[in-house]
Amino acid sequence: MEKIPHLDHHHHHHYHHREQPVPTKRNGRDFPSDDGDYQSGFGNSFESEAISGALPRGQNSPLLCPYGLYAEQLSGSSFTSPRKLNQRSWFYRIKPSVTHEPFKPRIPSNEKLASEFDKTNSRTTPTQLRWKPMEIPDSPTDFVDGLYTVCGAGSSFLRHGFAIHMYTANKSMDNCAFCNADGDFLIVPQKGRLWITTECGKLQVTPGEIVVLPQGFRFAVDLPDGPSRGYACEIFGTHFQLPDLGPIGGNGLAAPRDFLVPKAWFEEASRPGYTIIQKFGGELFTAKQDFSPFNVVAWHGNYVPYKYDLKKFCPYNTVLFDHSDPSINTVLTAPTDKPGVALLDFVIFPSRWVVAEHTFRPPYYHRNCMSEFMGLIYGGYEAKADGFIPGAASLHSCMTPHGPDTKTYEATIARGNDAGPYKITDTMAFMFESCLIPRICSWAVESPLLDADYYQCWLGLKSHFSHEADVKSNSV
Ligand SMILES: O=C(O)Cc1cc(O)ccc1O
Ligand SMILES: [Fe+2]
Repeated sequence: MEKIPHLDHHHHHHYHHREQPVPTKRNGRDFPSDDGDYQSGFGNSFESEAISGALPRGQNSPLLCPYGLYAEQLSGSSFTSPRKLNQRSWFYRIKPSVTHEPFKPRIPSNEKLASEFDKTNSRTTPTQLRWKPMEIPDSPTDFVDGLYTVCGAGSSFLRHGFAIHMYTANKSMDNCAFCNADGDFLIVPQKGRLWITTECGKLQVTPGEIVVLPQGFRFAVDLPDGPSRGYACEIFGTHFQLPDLGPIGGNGLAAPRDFLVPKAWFEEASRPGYTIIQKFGGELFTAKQDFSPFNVVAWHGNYVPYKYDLKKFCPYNTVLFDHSDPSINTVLTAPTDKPGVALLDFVIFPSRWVVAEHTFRPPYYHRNCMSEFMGLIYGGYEAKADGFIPGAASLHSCMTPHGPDTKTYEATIARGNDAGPYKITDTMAFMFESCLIPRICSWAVESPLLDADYYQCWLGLKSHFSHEADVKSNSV
């Protein structure tokens, strides 16, 4: 009879610090600090083992797994999804996830979370909205307590829709893990690093990077820098893809190899009173267990958490005249069933050269059938001279007029036709754009952070109209 090997030796993982090492020791957990500490690629079939030989070869469910591990599958798509959309991973873990006490409503709950949007929890308005950055609280607040929904559409129950959240927090999650049963999170930290432990391993996410935590993954967020703030969008019923590149060709925008996926990491020690916090239908539930959910010794599959450094994005844009539609800067897109119509596009406005001739270079004045939520990670935004600072947010819903503020317009015209090429530097704005029309959570409409004077930034735009043909035009 085959002998079952046992967990009889300790696991030591050595990370290689090529440049200056960052402090990565905390609670005995060391976090990866450079790209080589991850696997790379988008949509790959990945595999990783923290102890060699822990991953079964040739099959997923051996009668007895190596080292006495349990096999467990996490399905991120229906079993029968077509191959190109089919996502699942296999975990080989010390105890299966099911080994816990019953889920109970969490007390206190988080009343500011929503996964369905209707008249009971949200309002609708076509007006332009802008929120000042939320202050980071003084009272101890972890990532789960500090998460609040700003707006959204559709329903997690019906597997179609999205929610936009923000978070402010100042302390690491303690003896608990979060699991979002409703959808995939795309998190955009604006202040403070996130040390995220997942069932696949650990990720260090710095402002300027993003992280995607797909539906169902258990994860814990540590805040090594303390005060932290950021944005998160959540999508129901689909996953992010890389956009097609069309005539751009085989390269450009976000490159698959720049997406980084963790390597297997596990903890074995018993953890009395450990809590799983499950977000289910926008409500929080907790279940107790006596071990860490980060007990996956080896895994393989294509359903994975990943991070991406926005500075690696290779922008394509106008090289002669006119302003491109912002879709040219799409990092990731979550599709609907309609071709080219996104449930959620994640678009960025990175540092870039601006060279267009005889062109109004900032974003054009616009009304859009899609709805646009924007945030700013650092620097300034091309269309807003004032008021839109890092940590702020704006929402221009379906067909709501928007565009450069008066100061930006006047400065652009004053600069005239001879501006020449210049570089917009040290900036990273982004947009979550959806074909669904968001409702705004009641608290966000009533919030003192809502900038009641936002509309005034456009009121100074005055008529330059004259019946004399072409007085000021500098078009060709
Ligand atoms: O500022 C915005 O509203 C986003 C945006 C940017 C851009 O370059 C063109 C169109 C657009 O909606
Ligand atoms: Fe727009």
